[in-house]
Amino acid sequence: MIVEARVPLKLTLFGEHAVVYGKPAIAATISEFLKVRVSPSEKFVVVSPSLNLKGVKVNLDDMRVENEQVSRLLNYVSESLSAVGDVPVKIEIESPVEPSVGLGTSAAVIVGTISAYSSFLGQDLTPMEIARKSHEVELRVQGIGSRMDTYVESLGGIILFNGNKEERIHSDISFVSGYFRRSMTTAEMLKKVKEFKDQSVEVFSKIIDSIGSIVMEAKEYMEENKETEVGRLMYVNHGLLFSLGVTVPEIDEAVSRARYLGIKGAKISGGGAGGSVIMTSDPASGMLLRSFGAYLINSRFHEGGVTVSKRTE
Ligand SMILES: Nc1ncnc2c1ncn2[C@@H]1O[C@H](COP(=O)(O)OP(=O)(O)O)[C@@H](O)[C@H]1O
Ligand SMILES: C[C@@](O)(CCOP(=O)(O)O)CC(=O)O
Ligand SMILES: [Mg+2]
Repeated sequence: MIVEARVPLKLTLFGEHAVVYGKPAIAATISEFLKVRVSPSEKFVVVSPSLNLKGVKVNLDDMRVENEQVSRLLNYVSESLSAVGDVPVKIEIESPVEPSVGLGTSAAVIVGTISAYSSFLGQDLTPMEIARKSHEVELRVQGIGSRMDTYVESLGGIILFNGNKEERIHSDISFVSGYFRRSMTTAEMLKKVKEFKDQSVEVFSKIIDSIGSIVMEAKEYMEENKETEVGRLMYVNHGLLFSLGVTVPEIDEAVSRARYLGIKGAKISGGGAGGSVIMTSDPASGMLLRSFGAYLINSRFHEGGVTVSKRTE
């Protein structure tokens, strides 16, 4: 039997990083899917063509790869497997984007592995059970993080995370987004933001309080389809993320040019240090992103969360 989980990636519309410290955030699943296939195997084998190693250290006697990079890269997968069972299987991961691009690939690997492996073992987990288990795994691997990515990719749709509540939002506003290569992973960016907080608690609190207010205002505008107002708040949110030190010069320039060209809104999406940029739909949005070297993705909202299918070999 082969079990395949199909997980929608996500855009963070507002509130990344602040959500880690209890502030609200809005995330949405999009029409880009990471797939995780589980099949019978004598031992645990992971196949992930989109993962790449920077430099290798190989024991030529048995051609074993000997670097800690591999275990760190596969941590999300291995911790997901351990959270479900210990029956050896083959895991194949097929991603539409490179790893670590601010689109919730870390969460998708977790949600997909837990969904496919638990189903392979005959455990029928609900989307909320998958979300809870996945958040626990992402937190265990990263040491810090919110439930936003794992929950939105398990449950699907546009979701406002506010305290311990999740509220679905309906909006006809559409966005254009693309991703740039990153210099750091989200886990590393989370540690950087925590250092900022530890150094300037008061300033940090005022910044994330402002982001929290932006999110709640943006939620109303999203539901009223007031694109101009949503866009204005995107620029403000981006500016506050700049102040936290999570943006990079070329992306700040792209966002600033977007504003200059009259594009209603633009901001980074996700952990930062490069990664994804989201803009309100405008004929110039795609061209601007491409001119800065971004890889455009299908940002059309996708209503559903993770789905699982089974087939005999
Ligand atoms: N296709 C993949 N196969 C295996 N692991 C992956 C894959 N994509 C992402 N990952 C894991 O997730 C990590 C990236 O997490 P993160 O920086 O949070 O990216 P994102 O912002 O896309 O969620 C990678 O370093 C790797 O450990
Ligand atoms: C920065 C953060 O708010 C979102 C991270 O998104 P991503 O892993 O870069 O797709 C972290 C979190 O919410 O756990
Ligand atoms: Mg991530």
